[in-house]
Order: sequence, then C-alpha cells, then structure tokens
Amino acid sequence: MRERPWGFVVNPLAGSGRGWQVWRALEQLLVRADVPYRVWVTQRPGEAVLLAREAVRCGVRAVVAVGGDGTVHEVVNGMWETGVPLGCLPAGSGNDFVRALKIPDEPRAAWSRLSAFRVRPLDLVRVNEEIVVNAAGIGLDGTVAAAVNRSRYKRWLNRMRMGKAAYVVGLLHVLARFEPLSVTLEVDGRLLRFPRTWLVALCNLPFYGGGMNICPFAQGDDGQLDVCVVSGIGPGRLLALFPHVFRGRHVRDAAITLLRGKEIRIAVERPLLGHMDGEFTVAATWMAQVLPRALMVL
Ligand SMILES: Nc1ncnc2c1ncn2[C@@H]1O[C@H](COP(=O)(O)OP(=O)(O)OP(=O)(O)O)[C@@H](O)[C@H]1O
Repeated sequence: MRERPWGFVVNPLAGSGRGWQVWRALEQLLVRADVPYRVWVTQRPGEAVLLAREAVRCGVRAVVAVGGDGTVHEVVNGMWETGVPLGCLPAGSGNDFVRALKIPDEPRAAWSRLSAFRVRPLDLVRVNEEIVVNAAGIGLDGTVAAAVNRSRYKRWLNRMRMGKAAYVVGLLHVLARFEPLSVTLEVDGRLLRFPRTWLVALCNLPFYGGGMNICPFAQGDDGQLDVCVVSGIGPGRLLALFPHVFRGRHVRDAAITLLRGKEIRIAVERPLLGHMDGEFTVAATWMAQVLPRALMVL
C-alpha cells in the first residue's frame, strides 16, 4: 500500500517570491524521489489557515508550511488541534521559527531533515483568540512589525537576500515616533507595573524580528512563556542597547526585566499595536496562556 502523502501549504509570496522558488526546487526533489505529496498554494493573506485544515482532512502524514513565520502562524492556527505533525521549509524574510528549531535555510538540507520524520512536542500559546507558535509582542515591536509588513524596503531587501535587515530598518524608522507608556502585567497572579515601557515580548521560542534573541532562555517545551519587558529608558539608550539583542546580551541591562509564567495578562493605557508571530494586530488587553506540548513538530 502507498504511504500517506505529505501535505505542503505554500505561500508563493513569502520572502518576496522566495516561497515559490523554494517550492519549485522542492517539488523537483519530491518527483525525482517518488515521494507522494499534495500541495496547496495560497492566493490571499489568511488562506493558509483554511488550506492547512483542508490538508489534514485529506489525510496527509504532516503539514509542511513553505513560507515565513506568518505562514507558519496561519498553518498552525489551522491544524494544531488535529495531532498531525507540522513541518516548515523556510522561505520568508525573518524565519525565526526555523532558526529556533535549527532547520537549515537551504531547501534540500531542510527537506532532508524533515523527511527523517522525527517528531517532538512543542508548547503553543493562546494569545487573545489566536494561537502563537513563536512569539508575540506589544508596543514598539508590534509597531515595527506593522511598518515592515507595509514597507517597500522589505521587498527590496528580500530581493537582495537581506530580508532579516528589514526589521532593523523598521525599528529605526519607527523609534522616533513611538511614545513609551505604562503597562500593567499579571504573571501567574503576580501584579507588576512598568512605567515608560517600550515593549513587552512574550516568547515561546527565543527569536523574533529576523534573529533578535529577545528571550534567550525561552524553551519551546518547558510549559512556560518567557517575557521580556524593556522599560524606564529613553530612545538613545534603547538604540545603544539594540545591537546587543542579536546575541541576547541585552538581558544584562537594568532596563530589561525577564519574567516567566504560564498565564500572563497585559493591560495598557491605550490600544496598542502588537504582533503575533510577526503578523500585527491592535488591542488594549492581552491574555496569554501556555498550552503545554500542544503541537508535534518535525
Ligand atoms: N497569495 C498571497 N498573496 C498575498 N499575501 C499572502 C498570500 N499568501 C499569504 N500571504 C500573506 O503573506 C504574509 C507574509 O507571509 P510570511 O510571513 O510567510 O512571509 P515573510 O513576511 O516574507 O516572512 P517572515 O514572517 O519570516 O518575515 C502573511 O501575512 C500571509 O497572510
């Protein structure tokens, strides 16, 4: 009997067209190796949620997201409750999810890793009504995510294979306009107040924004959510601190508070831009709850 097919959900526009290139390269590999597969290609934003659901209905052995973190986010929201494993072939600008899982960037190497079919459990996080697989953030980082997603420079940088730099450009672009604000956090029932807060990052895995190691100690299977609050400094010190985030060295600074918990509630004084796996959204209250080992990943 022929084995169950692999299911691929492809965002052709991820990484400004890299999604399609990666898929074409992979498809040749699959055909040559006689690997059974089915493919669903997105035609609009948000569609990967439905296509992932459809793939599971068709009985695939795993759903592989071909795209960036936004595609992974949508695919997971479509299939996390089904018990079918998730795979990912990186083709986006940031690719922070695969960075944390140490999946190689090169499609052939990534496929060779996925096709070994070793699965491990990963925690997920419910943030308001959505499922987050990598990280969410509110404040400056949400505003940056929104600016980058709308920008032209993201496309240019992607074309030059410098997609990761888009978030750095985005930060410089947004910093001058962003007003820090008071934030109230409740971490497993413990109430904390932070004046003059730039951002609150909620991390299941350590990286976001194209390689920023914002919560270096986050582990995706520890049943806990790592939180990084940046507060109490001016824009100059924030800029000086920024280069250190790529190596996770920002955590030594007094402006950084690291917290950890299973249930986190954030209230802010005005509705604020935030992001969930790099896709932006607006809210004044954020409820985050860890769903321990809710997803199997390849
Ligand atoms: N066919 C499509 N046309 C337009 N937008 C799409 C289409 N398919 C998916 N999208 C949207 O593209 C957005 C970006 O996708 P994705 O995050 O995978 O790539 P990226 O932004 O290049 O990578 P990263 O998030 O890793 O920086 C998502 O918001 C998704 O909803």
